[in-house]
Amino acid sequence: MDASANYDDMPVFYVGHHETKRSYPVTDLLLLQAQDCNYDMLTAPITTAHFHTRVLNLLSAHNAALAAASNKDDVPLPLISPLGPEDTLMTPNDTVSQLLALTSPWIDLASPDPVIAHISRQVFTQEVAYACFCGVGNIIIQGPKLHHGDLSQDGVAQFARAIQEALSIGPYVNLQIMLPMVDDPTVDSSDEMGSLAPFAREEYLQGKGGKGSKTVDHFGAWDAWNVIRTVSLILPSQLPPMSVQSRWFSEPLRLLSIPGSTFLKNKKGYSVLSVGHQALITRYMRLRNPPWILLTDVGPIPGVDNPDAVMSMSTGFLSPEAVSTTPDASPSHDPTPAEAAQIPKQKKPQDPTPHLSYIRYLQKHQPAKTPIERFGSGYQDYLQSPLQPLADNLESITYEVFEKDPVKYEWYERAIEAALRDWKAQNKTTSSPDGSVVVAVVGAGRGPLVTRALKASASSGVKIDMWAVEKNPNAYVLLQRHNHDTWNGAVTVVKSDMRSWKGPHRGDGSHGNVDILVSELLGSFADNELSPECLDGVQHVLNPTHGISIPTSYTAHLTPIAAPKLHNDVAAREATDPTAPETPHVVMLHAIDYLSTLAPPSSSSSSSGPKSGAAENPATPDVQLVWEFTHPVSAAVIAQATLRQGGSAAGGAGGATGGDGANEHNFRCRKMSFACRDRGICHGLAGYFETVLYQGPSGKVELSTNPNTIDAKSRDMISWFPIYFPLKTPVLIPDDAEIDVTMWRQTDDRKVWYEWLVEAFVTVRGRRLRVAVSELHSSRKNGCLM
Ligand SMILES: C[S@@+](CC[C@H](N)C(=O)[O-])C[C@H]1O[C@@H](n2cnc3c(N)ncnc32)[C@H](O)[C@@H]1O
Repeated sequence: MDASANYDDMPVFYVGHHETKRSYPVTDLLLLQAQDCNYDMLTAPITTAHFHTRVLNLLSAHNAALAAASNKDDVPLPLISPLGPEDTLMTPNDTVSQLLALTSPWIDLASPDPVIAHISRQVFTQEVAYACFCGVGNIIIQGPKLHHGDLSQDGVAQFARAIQEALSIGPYVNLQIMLPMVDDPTVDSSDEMGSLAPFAREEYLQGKGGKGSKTVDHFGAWDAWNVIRTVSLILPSQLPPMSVQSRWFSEPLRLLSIPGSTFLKNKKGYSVLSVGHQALITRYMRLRNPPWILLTDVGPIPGVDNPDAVMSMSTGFLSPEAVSTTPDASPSHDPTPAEAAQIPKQKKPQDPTPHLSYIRYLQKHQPAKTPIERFGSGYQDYLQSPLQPLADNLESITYEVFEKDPVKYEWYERAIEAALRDWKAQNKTTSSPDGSVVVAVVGAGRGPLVTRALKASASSGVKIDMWAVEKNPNAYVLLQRHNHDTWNGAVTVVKSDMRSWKGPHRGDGSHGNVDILVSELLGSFADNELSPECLDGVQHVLNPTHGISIPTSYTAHLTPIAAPKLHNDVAAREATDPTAPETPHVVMLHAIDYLSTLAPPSSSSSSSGPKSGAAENPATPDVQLVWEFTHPVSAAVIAQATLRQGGSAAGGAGGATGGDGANEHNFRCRKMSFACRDRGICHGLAGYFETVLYQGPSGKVELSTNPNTIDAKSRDMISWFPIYFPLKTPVLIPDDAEIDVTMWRQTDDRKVWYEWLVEAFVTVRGRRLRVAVSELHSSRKNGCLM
């Protein structure tokens, strides 16, 4: 952890204690003992072993009746009588709300055998209803059994149906389905002693053509979740490939269950997690709503057999050897199973809750937040409407937020300084009567770029004639005050829309040109705050031979994403705003999964995840260039646009989407193809931008929000969050598919809007087949006003 890290910034871990076979009652006292140890919650089974035995006896009696019957249809399905006092230890009291109630893991709601499914449903419904009656707030449910004989994933829909029903029993309860990260048919705990699943009759276990697969399906468990859509995840000891981890990361996860078996023993015999697991926990704990951690089967609560025992609280302060991850103390190497076997057992564990202590230690040692994480805290995955600084007048507080950026203004200053140095070195003529380089910040806001231009002039030693143009009358007040108080009157402040500004006025009543036009009119998708339209409109003041625009160009970029949380939020907004699903939103993307990545094509086809357990970096998304704008535009293009204005015959027959077509040179359209290795759901498109502020002999200065280039071009820049183009109906993407995205920038001379369409293709026997297509989305009703 960074020494300067602020403890207030550190994530809070909520840690629970869970035993899959808790054999002792969860009493108020036990809960207090667990809290003394620094656990935040406990799991408790809803029903007892007595109830389990009662159900098994009922099943045997039914099977005996079937065997004895001449006509099986005459035997009624078994009925479980209501719970009795011996069937459950749970009771309504003050502490029940702090428990995570467990439904019986031995039922099989997904069983293809109707008798097993019928019994399981009854058990499940009675348990959920009783837990809700007692006031339980969270219920953990064993996920569906994914394999029955030859059948794979056959009963997931049955399971999902039962969950729906349970939600109607307890509308205020959180149901959390416990799932493994990957579907490994060779590891199936539901076939244990006492489980109902093995009682399923053979006749119901025959596959519908073909044997059920016995190979690991990395996305199989996610597939099941996709039908059920509420989840708790069990962290396996061998983490699956990063593509699977990233997929789960994008889902609204409530609980992360870490079984004791997932811990390793380090050289000194302490229980630790692999570097990969640590990285995964860190990733999750940086979410706005991080999941709770459930330590599973790490031994009983200390003192369970001794109510008078004095508990020591896990504080998270551990010795270096206690937390050393590996046998050789190297942080990048975990023990192989053979090495682990050689590690001497810890003789006498001093710490009664070593796993909890280790998790508390991790909590204390989370890496410090990056500037963007600190700045954006609370904004993760929160949808915001993009600003319209042209149509609206921004508030002072909005400018204040921009001005906190530690990078943007610094980079602008570098760009202006480089431009001034080159101007001087190249001996270019200037537009001012006294030879100063005329610099205008157009859209000056409260003036931070003006300050930077003045500094750039001082540091480069190039004299400038400084102008600040702003159309927001309120910001204009501050600009004038600034000029008086801090710029010593060195700036001429003009209140004007830049498009109608005539240029620097001279003593003789004429208007001169500007040598360097500085602007910051960029939105999250580069051109969505109408920088192209504004800069075209002010180009008439630019020095026609040497004039420079800072920025000189900008590009929009995008990539398809799975974003279930954003999709739900957009859908919820639709009730009050029908345009929400067709409105691009600014959002600090966090819990998302990139569907198309540039990682080497290994993971989903290989049978295991990263070998060493070492931290694997998330794959690089395939972020593609959509389009570009450069400034100044050619004089011929501006001349044609001017000709079209007013609708003369010489200006053509009008615009394709309305208006005269005067802004049609800013129309753009582009189709992109993204390769997707793993199946998933496309909920929308993530948009970014890059810009070249200046490029010349003195250097190139760029800004970027593109996740692939931001670190190289403008690390820690916080001014812009990405943009999200939602899909009304998510598009299901099969394995080894291609996503084609077509994007349009449309205009009718009065506004600009975007349109987008997503198609999914697979190639079968050499033919590219379209398997899904989204609607054509259009933000025309919510366009950016010119
Ligand atoms: C994104 S803010 C940038 C403000 C300031 N340059 C900064 O970097 O903090 C864009 C500014 O441009 C102004 N603006 C937008 N369109 C304009 C136009 N056509 N003419 C003049 N000002 C404009 C807005 O009012 C706003 O102050």
